[in-house]
Amino acid sequence: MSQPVSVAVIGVGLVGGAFLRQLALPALAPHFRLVYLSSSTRCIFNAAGTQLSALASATDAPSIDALLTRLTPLATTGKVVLVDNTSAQAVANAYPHFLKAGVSVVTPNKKAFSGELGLYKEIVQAQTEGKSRALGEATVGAGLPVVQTLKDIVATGDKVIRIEGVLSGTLSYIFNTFSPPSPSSSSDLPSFSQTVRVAREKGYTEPHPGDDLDGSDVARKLTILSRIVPELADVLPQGYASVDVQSLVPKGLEGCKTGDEFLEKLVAHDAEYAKLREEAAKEGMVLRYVGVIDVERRVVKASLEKYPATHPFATSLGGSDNILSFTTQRYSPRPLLVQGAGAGADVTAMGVMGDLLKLVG
Ligand SMILES: NC(=O)C1=CN([C@@H]2O[C@H](COP(=O)(O)OP(=O)(O)OC[C@H]3O[C@@H](n4cnc5c(N)ncnc54)[C@H](OP(=O)(O)O)[C@@H]3O)[C@@H](O)[C@H]2O)C=CC1
Ligand SMILES: N[C@@H](CC=O)C(=O)O
Ligand code: NA
Repeated sequence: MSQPVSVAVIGVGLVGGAFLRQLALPALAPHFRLVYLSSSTRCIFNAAGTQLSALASATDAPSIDALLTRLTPLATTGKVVLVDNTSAQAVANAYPHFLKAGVSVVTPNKKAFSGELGLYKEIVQAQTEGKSRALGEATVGAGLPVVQTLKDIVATGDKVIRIEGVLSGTLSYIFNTFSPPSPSSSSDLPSFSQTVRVAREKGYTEPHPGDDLDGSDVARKLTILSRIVPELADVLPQGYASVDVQSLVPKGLEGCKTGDEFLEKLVAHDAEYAKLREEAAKEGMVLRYVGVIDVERRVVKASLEKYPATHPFATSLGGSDNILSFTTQRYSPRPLLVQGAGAGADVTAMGVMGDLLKLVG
């Protein structure tokens, strides 16, 4: 067997914890050496190997610069991968430095690939300069094969015409539950705030659920996909902030600092959402939050739409399912479809682990 790959893990929350459990599986563990672990407050480094139980008693404060200094010499003698399981912009901003030092990056964190075009281009450039790669399959559709599928479509000379679908596990769960195609009675249906609360408990939401409800998480995913399509490479200079997006956050709740405060205040707006649901139901429709990338029109947008209760977005989605439809020159008129759970710790960790496995060997 070749030398184990050194793995540095930042973020040991929901996804990070599930990732570490997969890394410890007997079939996988021999290929890797865990050399670094960090939460937002503490970290531990040991080039000979460490484990999660050691982090609780660690006393060092995390520092990206110190980590870069420690990983750089390891990358001159073997493979080193940084696994960023945070949603921190500060960690994302450092990817180019790690990549230039020969350290590959694997992440479910959307920030680096969906922000300012400058950072994205630096990341692309840094990979071509060294032996390192940056992979983010879990940034769109969690463990579903979305990012690699689109890269393969492009790399094999096909032309993308349109990508559309339900790209948020949280918003999928919320509307599949809140606005089902055939409710037994409207009095059995849950309130909007209660549905959001359960989505958070199930581990589908971003650390702050407002980032799902304001559409920015979907906008980030649309940006990540758009940048893979050559015709749209520069269409979103400010990244997700350039996407035409409909926010579902009620006025007055935009500034909530914590997820808890957000959920408490959301209750006061339940009647507004119930009205939207009723109006749709009267027309035989359901509510679904969808994203669209129209390549020819150079349109990238995300919005809450009404669909007939018989439409596949109404009947075939359950739980946190994402569905993505790729219409291309080859896959036309019948599109290539990818569907399945699009959020949750275990399926997201699978996307991260799958990327890490691409770097072994
Ligand atoms: N949940 C899901 O279904 C999916 C999540 N993702 C992405 O996965 C990532 C992680 O999500 P999730 O696990 O749910 O989030 P959590 O909030 O559960 O975990 C985040 C972890 O990151 C740590 N952290 C935060 N900021 C820093 C920092 N600056 N330096 C070091 N560590 C930091 C936190 O430390 P501490 O414990 O000290 O707060 C915590 O360990 C996010 O980018 C999210 O968008 C992607 C696809 C699906
Ligand atoms: N909060 C996100 C998690 C995955 O990216 C979602 O709900 O889709
Ligand atoms: Na994916």
